[in-house]
Amino acid sequence: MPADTNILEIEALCVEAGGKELLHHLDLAIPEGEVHALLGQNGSGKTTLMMTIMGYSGYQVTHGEIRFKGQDITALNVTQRARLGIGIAMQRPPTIQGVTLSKLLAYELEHTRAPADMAELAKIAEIEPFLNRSINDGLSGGEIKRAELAQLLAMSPAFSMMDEPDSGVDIEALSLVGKLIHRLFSPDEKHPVKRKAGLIITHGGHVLNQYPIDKAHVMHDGKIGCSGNPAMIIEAIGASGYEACVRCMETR
Ligand SMILES: Nc1ncnc2c1ncn2[C@@H]1O[C@H](COP(=O)(O)OP(=O)(O)OP(=O)(O)O)[C@@H](O)[C@H]1O
Repeated sequence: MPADTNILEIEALCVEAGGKELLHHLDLAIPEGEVHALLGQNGSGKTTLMMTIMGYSGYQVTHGEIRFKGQDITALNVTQRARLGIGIAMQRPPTIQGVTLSKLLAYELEHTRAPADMAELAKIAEIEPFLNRSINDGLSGGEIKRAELAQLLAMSPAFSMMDEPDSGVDIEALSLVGKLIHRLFSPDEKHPVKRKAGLIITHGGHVLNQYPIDKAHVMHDGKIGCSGNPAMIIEAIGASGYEACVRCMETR
């Protein structure tokens, strides 16, 4: 694959859930080795887009195509997409009673041949205290973020998505989240040539202070209305909220 090939390409994507169209002819391209941010008002469709890329069954693609490394994956299920190298850290992952985090991480490490071991992973993600508890059972918001990132690190996917890794995280824990994100996207034995690619949903943009994001996209009403320099977009939103963004998108 040439160096500047897109790892992810989405074309004219329409998605329905609960009998309602939530994404409307959405286009997005993320080149190999780039990490992009997804911004937008509550309810603009960010999580819907991420869950659809991952292939969750509650989101029905009615039009358009999702391509990963040049392959049309629109009809593939979550497991097939995960095997191709797509991973996600969810905003509100479910509690799974009876399965411990250590058991899940051990399974992932064994099956993905990620360049990490359990003890090291537990130490760097600071998840030792809840390794032997059921997944997400009674974890605080910040602990859930660390557990989710540890799972992504254990899978070491070529393309990682994160839904608000910086929300509800205190200032000190933010720098830990930043460290884990750095490690996640760094080249490693499995992906030795260049850093890995990804997509991160963020509201406050804190993650931008932790990691050099290549490009930001602003979603509005189920579409990407604006894409560009992350710092400039965050500054514009900080100065005048999404109102100016929405006006700009709607007049184009
Ligand atoms: N299964 C569903 N059935 C009906 N509507 C849904 C369903 N899932 C999501 N929606 C609606 O789709 C819209 C987009 O939701 P989504 O969670 O993608 O937004 P978001 O941009 O991630 O929001 P937030 O920033 O608040 O997390 C919302 O209005 C939501 O209520």
